[in-house]
Amino acid sequence: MIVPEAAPLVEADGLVKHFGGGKGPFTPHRPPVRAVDGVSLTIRRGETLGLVGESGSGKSTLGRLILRLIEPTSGSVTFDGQDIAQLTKRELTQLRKRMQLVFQDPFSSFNPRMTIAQVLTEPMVVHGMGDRESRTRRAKELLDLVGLPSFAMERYPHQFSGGQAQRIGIARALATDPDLIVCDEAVSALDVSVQAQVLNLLKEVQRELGLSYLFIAHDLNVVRYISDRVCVMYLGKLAEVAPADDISERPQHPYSQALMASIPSPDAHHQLRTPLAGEIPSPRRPPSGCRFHPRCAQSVDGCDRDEPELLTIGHDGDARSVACHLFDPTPAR
Ligand SMILES: Nc1ncnc2c1ncn2[C@@H]1O[C@H](COP(=O)(O)OP(=O)(O)OP(=O)(O)O)[C@@H](O)[C@H]1O
Repeated sequence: MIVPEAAPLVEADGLVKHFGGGKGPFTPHRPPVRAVDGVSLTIRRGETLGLVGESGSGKSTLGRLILRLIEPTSGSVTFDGQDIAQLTKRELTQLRKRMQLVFQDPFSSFNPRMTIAQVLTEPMVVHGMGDRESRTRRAKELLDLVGLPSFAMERYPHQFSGGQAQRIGIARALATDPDLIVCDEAVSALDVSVQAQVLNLLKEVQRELGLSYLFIAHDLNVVRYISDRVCVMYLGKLAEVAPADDISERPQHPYSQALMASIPSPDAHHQLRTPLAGEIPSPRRPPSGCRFHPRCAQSVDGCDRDEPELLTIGHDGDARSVACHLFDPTPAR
């Protein structure tokens, strides 16, 4: 669905989020958790931007910063041309309607005592949309859009399977007619066959409504399937940003290569690369220089000293950005 020249919907610039740190009355000084440590990215209209990385790399924190569910330590987010930190409370409420979140576990985000009709109409009530009759009509349309029958309206969340519940979660996110949905590990808890159905549903909904997704997952296989472009995140920073096909076929950053090599594949070419070894270090004390260097099979002298910049080659739909000293930004002939 990528439209290379499509206008940006979201622009994050130099986002930083540090948690805690400092010295308490009874505790020695502790460095903060550098969950997100200088991330800039663009989500275009109608595109799916994937965000992949191991657990603890800062993906959910970045998603929450973009939705302004948490305040950044520094940096900014622009949504449809508006700096979201500058909005009044009223403007922010208006904006909330346009950006929604789909969680990993839909059950935990539903009130078990609400019928599905109430679950779906609640966001419309909160945002003052329509009257009772039109909200009920829209809830039925949303159920139809996500492939569930209208008799589901009178049932309760526990009467549905995990896949059906996630369809309801998607319908609820669509209730306010958003421009952006952040899907945070939205299919991770589902069986592989159900995962595929929910991913295809997300794609269909996007085709129909033209909305953008920030699709967060630790599973690169899932991310490359649904995304137009993929951001690979490691310890609070972006290691690589590239079109989804390039990430799977020609990953440039050693971390992206290791993630790809960790996916079982019939393609011998992928198996030649070294899969990921060791554990992700603590974001309280990230390694010096390139944060990936202690685990990198290709690290050279200097990788532990200088922090690599995210260098970009190409433009629009072809653009690829890589933060690695080994990356040659000269365009291939
Ligand atoms: N509210 C918080 N207070 C302190 N540390 C936090 C907080 N939220 C997240 N962190 C820490 O920030 C780091 C990044 O967490 P985050 O959840 O963003 O990573 P993630 O890539 O989404 O991983 P996962 O897939 O496990 O959720 C982790 O070390 C986490 O423990």
